[in-house]
Amino acid sequence: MSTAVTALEEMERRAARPGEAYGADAHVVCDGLVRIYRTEGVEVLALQGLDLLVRRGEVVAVVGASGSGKSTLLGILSGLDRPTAGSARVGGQDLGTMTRAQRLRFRRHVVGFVWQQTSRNLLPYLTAAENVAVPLAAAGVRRRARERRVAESLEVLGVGDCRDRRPGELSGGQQQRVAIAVACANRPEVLLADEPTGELDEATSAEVLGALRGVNRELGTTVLVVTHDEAVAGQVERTVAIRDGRTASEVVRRVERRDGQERLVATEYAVLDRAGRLQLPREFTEALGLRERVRLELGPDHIVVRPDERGGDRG
Ligand SMILES: Nc1ncnc2c1ncn2[C@@H]1O[C@H](COP(=O)(O)OP(=O)(O)OP(=O)(O)O)[C@@H](O)[C@H]1O
Repeated sequence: MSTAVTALEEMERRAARPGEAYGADAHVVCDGLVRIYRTEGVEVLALQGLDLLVRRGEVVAVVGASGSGKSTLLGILSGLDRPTAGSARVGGQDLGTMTRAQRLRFRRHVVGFVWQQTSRNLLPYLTAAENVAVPLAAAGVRRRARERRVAESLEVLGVGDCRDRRPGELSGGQQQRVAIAVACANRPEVLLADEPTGELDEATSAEVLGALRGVNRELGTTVLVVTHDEAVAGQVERTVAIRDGRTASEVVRRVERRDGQERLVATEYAVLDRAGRLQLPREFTEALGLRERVRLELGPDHIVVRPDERGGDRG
């Protein structure tokens, strides 16, 4: 009896303790994010409880098959779309509960956006400098400060010499760099890029990725880039893979020094969500024919997952 009371007291004490919010110190937080599209009576579950934490100043690539929910995720994080359930926070601001005015301010000052189609990022009849000035004018930045900021932004992206040219007079890589300058004009905390190298060849993709890293380094901007491009994903510190609307795995790359030599080491992790769910890589489940249920054994410092030898027998 007394043991039961003690256990109950302990549970009550724990429940009363102010719990630290999930990812309290992260810059971008997705907590059980759900997005359901409803069109003509059909429901599409684009995000199915996605968890993601991005630290301030990180560059993270998001990869995944077509239809896995990558663009839906960016749509929510950019404030264009709202989650159906779960929560998304950027810089401490909750995207599910923002008022219209807060949303507008968020889109002007907190996030910057670069799309895949170069034509969607820039106004064709304005010069590069005029394009960068548009979001500054919308944010009420005065003319003098605006001119300074335009010059600075084009310089950071290495396209200062393109200032008086229109998009049609720029290469694909230059256009995307100007687009990044536009997205960063108001010095957002977070830069979101949806397939920014999708229309470019390999060398130009590397140039645009270099520009995104430059913005991260020089302006301290947190960068989240959705990509199909293996070369892009392979060059950032962390790659998050989405499968079926959920974060499935992560690859973390870091430089290790051994015997006086530096080498890049990539480690793959499966993501364990807060409910304890773990998505096993498809290659693993297929290799062992794992289906429906598996046997688990707890070791001192690991867990063993084995096929269920009894198969369909649920007795
Ligand atoms: N506006 C919409 N209405 C209905 N369904 C949608 C809408 N937008 C996306 N979807 C569906 O939601 C799912 C996720 O789409 P999403 O565009 O986020 O995937 P993605 O990973 O970005 O794909 P891709 O790499 O092809 O761009 C898909 O099944 C898609 O068909």
